[in-house]
Amino acid sequence: MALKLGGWRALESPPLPITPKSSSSSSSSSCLNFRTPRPSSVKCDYSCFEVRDVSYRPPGTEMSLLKSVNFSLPEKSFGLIFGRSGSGKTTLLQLLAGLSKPTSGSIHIQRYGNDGHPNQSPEPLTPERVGIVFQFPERYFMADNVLEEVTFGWPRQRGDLQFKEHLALRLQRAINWVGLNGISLDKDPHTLSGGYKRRLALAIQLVQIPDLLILDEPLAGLDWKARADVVKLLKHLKKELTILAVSHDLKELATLVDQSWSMKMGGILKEEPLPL
Ligand SMILES: Nc1ncnc2c1ncn2[C@@H]1O[C@H](COP(=O)(O)OP(=O)(O)OP(=O)(O)O)[C@@H](O)[C@H]1O
Repeated sequence: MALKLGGWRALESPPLPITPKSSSSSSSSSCLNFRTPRPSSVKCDYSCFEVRDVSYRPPGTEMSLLKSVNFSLPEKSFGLIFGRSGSGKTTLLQLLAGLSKPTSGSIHIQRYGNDGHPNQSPEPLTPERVGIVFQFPERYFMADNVLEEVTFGWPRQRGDLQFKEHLALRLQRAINWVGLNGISLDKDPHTLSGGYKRRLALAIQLVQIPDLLILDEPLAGLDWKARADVVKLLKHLKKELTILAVSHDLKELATLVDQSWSMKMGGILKEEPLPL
């Protein structure tokens, strides 16, 4: 089906090239942290998402849920946080997505130059730069069809044609990116298979091309086929995006993971290999 948004037609194909906001080249390498030198094989500028000494105590409580959390995630890499239920993983993701504010510490993007040193001031990681897919995202679907689900929350005021075309192109790209292009945009999202619901939830976040894509338990509740499907899709997305996931499904995600951390009870994060 051709995309129709507010009565105007968008392009049908071919898929658009993906151009992430960050222009530097890939580094599946590591910028582990300020103190760790970059491997000599990496010759170009690169960025890292950096969390420095972040602690969090919910307002009105005395208990710290996160204690001096530190980590760095290089762009276009896949980071995985694992740990016991109730240790604070989701709380950390919420801070990264800007849904709550750290009690102390900072979360920012740092660019590094050829010499491995910061080459500009760190930029705050604002919520607009982050896409988050919550656990069981399909439970929050609101619309009667796929198109409305993806465009839900878009500005409704009458923009000029150029602006609408811009949005339509982004929509088309997101749909293609997650492999939803074979699905009618008229379809009720609630009737999609489990795997396709996850694709849709990802497409909603990808319209904005987030600098950081956060996934809370991306495989939870899916059957084996849908799980394999989502892993394959994430492998594809990883080529263009920086992804941070929280999951208990370590074996299935292991082939994607560049860096991993364990969240200990009490909100203490440690870099650790996956316990496979
Ligand atoms: N606003 C809040 N006030 C007080 N305690 C909270 C608040 N939000 C979360 N908690 C508690 O903080 C702890 C960490 O919760 P969080 O959801 O981050 O854990 P988690 O590691 O993601 O767990 P799971 O794997 O089960 O999702 C839990 O004990 C939770 O009950």
